[in-house]
Amino acid sequence: MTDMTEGSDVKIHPSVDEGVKPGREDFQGGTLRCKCTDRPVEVRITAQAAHNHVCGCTKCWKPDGAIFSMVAVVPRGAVEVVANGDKLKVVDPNTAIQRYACTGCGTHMYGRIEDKNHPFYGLDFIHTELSTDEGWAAPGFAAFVSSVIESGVSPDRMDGIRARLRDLGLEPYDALSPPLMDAIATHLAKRSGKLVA
Ligand SMILES: N[C@@H](CCC(=O)N[C@@H](CS)C(=O)NCC(=O)O)C(=O)O
Ligand SMILES: [Zn+2]
Ligand SMILES: [Zn+2]
Repeated sequence: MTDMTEGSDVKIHPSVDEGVKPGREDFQGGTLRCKCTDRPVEVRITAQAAHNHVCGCTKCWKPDGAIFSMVAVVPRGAVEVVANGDKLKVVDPNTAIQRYACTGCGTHMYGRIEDKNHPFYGLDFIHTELSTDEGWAAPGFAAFVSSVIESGVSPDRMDGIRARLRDLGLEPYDALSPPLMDAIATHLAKRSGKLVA
């Protein structure tokens, strides 16, 4: 039998573990800051975030102890490194999303897609929890949930993790959400000519 105590004992990510806080309609962005006490990297975002979600994949940056990342997108034109950008380095140049991390503390500050044919080209990936500004769009679903096993989470815990995600209103998917998967497939079908562009 599962009771409420057991459910909320499952830790997902510090930004959602106490409940998902709604964003503000009129919010226009804020500044992301890495964890360094000396010369922190700062990235100014001049837009509200879209498609915020928690991600269980092994590539996305997670705060200490969290099994999920929380990640959203903004137009790449809305992202500007405003302090200590010399500390940034791409984590893995072979991934579609080039994740710029601070070499001091390891925090990923933004992820960028350089392939113009990629369905998400033009969007940068950010972690809004790195900002103290209030009003960022709330996460709306959970992506790549099964992938947490690849980080060492026991498969026995998956029922509890999916139940907790549902309690939080973060519907779990093992890839992206259906609307985003449809958007990717549409982009690919238009490129291949199966659908009229
Ligand atoms: N099971 C893999 C999934 C990795 C994956 O495909 N991540 C998604 C969600 S962030 C993605 O779009 N990755 C593209 C990239 O990392 O460039 C893992 O956990 O490493
Ligand atoms: Zn840092
Ligand atoms: Zn991810």
